[in-house]
Amino acid sequence: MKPHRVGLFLTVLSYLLVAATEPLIPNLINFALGEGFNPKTGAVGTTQYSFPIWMVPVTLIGLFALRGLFSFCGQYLLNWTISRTVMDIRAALLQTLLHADARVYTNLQPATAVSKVVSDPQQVVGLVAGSLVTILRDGLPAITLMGYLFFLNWKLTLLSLITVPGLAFVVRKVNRRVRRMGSWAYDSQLRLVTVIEDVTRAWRVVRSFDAADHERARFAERAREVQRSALKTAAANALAQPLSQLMASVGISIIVSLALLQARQTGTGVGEFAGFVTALLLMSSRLRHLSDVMQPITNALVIARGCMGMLDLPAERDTGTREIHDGRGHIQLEKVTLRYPGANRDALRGLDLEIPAGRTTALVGSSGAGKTSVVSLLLGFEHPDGGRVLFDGVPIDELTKANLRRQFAVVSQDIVLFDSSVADNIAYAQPRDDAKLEQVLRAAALWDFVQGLPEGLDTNIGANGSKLSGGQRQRVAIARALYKDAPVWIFDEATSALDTESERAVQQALEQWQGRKTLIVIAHRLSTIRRADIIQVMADGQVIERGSHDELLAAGGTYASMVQVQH
Ligand SMILES: Nc1ncnc2c1ncn2[C@@H]1O[C@H](COP(=O)(O)OP(=O)(O)OP(=O)(O)O)[C@@H](O)[C@H]1O
Repeated sequence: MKPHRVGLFLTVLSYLLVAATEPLIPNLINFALGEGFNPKTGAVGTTQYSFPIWMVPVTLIGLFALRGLFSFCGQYLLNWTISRTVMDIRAALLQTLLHADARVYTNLQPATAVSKVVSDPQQVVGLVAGSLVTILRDGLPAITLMGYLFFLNWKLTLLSLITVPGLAFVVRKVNRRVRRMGSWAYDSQLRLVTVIEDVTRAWRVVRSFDAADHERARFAERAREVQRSALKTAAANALAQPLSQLMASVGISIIVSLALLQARQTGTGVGEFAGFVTALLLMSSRLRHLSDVMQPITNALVIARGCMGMLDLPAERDTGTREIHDGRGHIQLEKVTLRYPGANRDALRGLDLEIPAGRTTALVGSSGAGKTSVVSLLLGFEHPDGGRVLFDGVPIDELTKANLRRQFAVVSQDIVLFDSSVADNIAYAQPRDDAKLEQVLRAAALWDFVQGLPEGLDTNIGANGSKLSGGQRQRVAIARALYKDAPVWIFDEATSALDTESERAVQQALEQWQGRKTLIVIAHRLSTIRRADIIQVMADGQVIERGSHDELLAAGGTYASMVQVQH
């Protein structure tokens, strides 16, 4: 809330002003009654009142209007501060997500991230702000009452503080339990959220496996855990008040007994004693309200720890400073090794690979050979454990990440599209140019299809392109890659869902860029890559053969047998 401290200060001020008007009202009535019925005798024998009657409604209404205004301002400013703070926290969380290390995403469930970025900050700030209001409303009178108690009898008041350590002990114990139970409730809530994510994301699988009962049971089991943890948290919370009241009652009995004793010995009047006890009880009632603040603050802390934990996610290493402009796309991997965390073998084992600029290089090999890992390295999502990767002769870790990624346009195995129009998906994060859109759509053999759509380029394609066929989704992704004018295009199984005719059309269209772009094609369907300039055959994290289609066929090695199998 610090950046919005002015808002916070004005909120506090407004609440203080509301509180200040409070005693004015009984005071005013007291004055009006006192003075209003007691006329003074004027100089010439006429009766005179100290104020005219019309002043009563004017002052009273004025006072209430003022109070209403302060109260409105207080609430408005509080909500202004809350909403701004929530916005800031969300923005900070998003910023972390946008720059988190690629490996973070292996374990991060989208629904968890949604919950942490969208709902958690609102809850935390709401709970904290609510407590702030209670503190302002009940804390201030408690302080004045305390002052009054000191004024009446400072020795006894000081004595009353002996219960404070006991109270603190109880509160600490209870809080620790609330926090533990709260964390459990928070985590189980997130686990519940992921079931919903699965059910919506994988609805086809759920339906086709007739898995409604299975999902319902999974949900019920996690929901039960949420319910149990919520109940335990509530029980721990409910302990706080009776226990602290018990401690307070101990304190009050000690004080009352001591006060009685003192009164008997010194003969202090009953009036002073009654005054003291009344103020003490009033204060303890205010303090009881204050103890209610602990619960929301503890809950807020639990949630805050959950969502703010995201701020500590490891950020992507981006220490490079150099930039390449007008890159050609000459890539070298020198003795590169890569092992994923938790894996028991290297995904790439001393890989040497050269991809010449302006040519088409195909990467082939069995599943798990390491082809996609090469792409992850090139884009700087993964970092080699050994060896180095050069782009146009520059080690890629010397480049800024933004500049490195500007060199590549990738169509990956899993197509990701946005719930937006065809045009937005293709000109993603770039200015829209309709002529260029037409050019890339024609190249991706999609132009006729888009022309036939009800709103053409502006037609929405649904969540992750769900209104399109598998092949159409791939072609939109291809068009998106072509639209990004990068020196290197990477097609990782980019045409696997296309029929032979569309695939050929895409390949022919790509030929117009031949010599100007470096093309890396990964494909299992060997007919896709037979026209590639160089074919690199990978197995077990290494290149085992390289050459053109004809050369490799003639060599009669792994590639030749792969071709034979596919025929
Ligand atoms: N995030 C990861 N964590 C752990 N291991 C991984 C991870 N990604 C890939 N691997 C492992 O690394 C190896 C190489 O995977 P990679 O995806 O590069 O293979 P590929 O040749 O592209 O396979 P495919 O043709 O099936 O796409 C595999 O053994 C795989 O299990």
